[in-house]
Amino acid sequence: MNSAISLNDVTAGYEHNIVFTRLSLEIPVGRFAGIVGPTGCGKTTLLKTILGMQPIFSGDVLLHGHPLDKVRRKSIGYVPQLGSIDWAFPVTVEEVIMMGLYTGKRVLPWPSKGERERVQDLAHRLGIYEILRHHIVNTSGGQRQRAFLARALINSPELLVLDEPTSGVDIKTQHEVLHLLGDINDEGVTILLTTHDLNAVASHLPWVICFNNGVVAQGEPCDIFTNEILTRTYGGDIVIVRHEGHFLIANSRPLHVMVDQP
Ligand SMILES: Nc1ncnc2c1ncn2[C@@H]1O[C@H](COP(=O)(O)OP(=O)(O)OP(=O)(O)O)[C@@H](O)[C@H]1O
Repeated sequence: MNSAISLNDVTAGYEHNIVFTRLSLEIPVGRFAGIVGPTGCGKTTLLKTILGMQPIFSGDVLLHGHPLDKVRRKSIGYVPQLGSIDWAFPVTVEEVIMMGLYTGKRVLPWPSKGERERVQDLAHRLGIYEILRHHIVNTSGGQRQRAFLARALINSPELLVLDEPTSGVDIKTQHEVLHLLGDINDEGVTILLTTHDLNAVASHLPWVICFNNGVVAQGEPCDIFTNEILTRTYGGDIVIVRHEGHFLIANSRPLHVMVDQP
């Protein structure tokens, strides 16, 4: 198996907070996988560890068989959680996409004609061509996701890592983003994303990793979306309704809503 990502016995986290211990995980080249798990279980920390944005305490991480310091930065595209971005920064959609070019050594301090054309092609493909000159602050959540996706794709990466790429957008946009990612994966790009949405996102992915400070289980959604595995991942009792190959996953605990009595 050719691995796009290999974690071998990795212990990582923060100074006073080890998030996972002796984690081993292989993501083969060409896989389209989603990581699911409760808030604070370490999904973002795992992505940052894979990308070398997070120091590791022990173990090693290899991308396409190479240690992180030997990996060509342009071979990896990363879309961070958009909630962590300062939208007041005065940039246009086009400038956001071009920022993807400024990794590693550059011969020119400005984009070449070919790079500009590539920005325009990507913007066409992602449906944001008409808003290339708009200030990013004046765009919708779905348009921002696409702008950052274009930024991550500008160097034609072999590996695309996305932190919650479908959060904060409506279900139609979620579906469109997933569809786009499916097309990009069909072109040979390995994709690893995180999501909180089991029903509209994770259940449509070819491969899902249930995570809670470590890998609880992984596989195709139809195999791993079981009451037992989801309860081990999330705690509490989970109900799964299956109908003609579709899932509906819910928490079985009744929701107590406080209603003011007249
Ligand atoms: N900079 C930091 N310093 C110390 N601890 C941190 C830091 N960032 C995150 N943590 C802690 O590390 C743990 C894992 O956080 P992480 O953000 O990886 O979880 P997550 O699964 O991505 O959560 P969410 O689904 O809410 O985005 C949490 O306990 C969190 O409080």
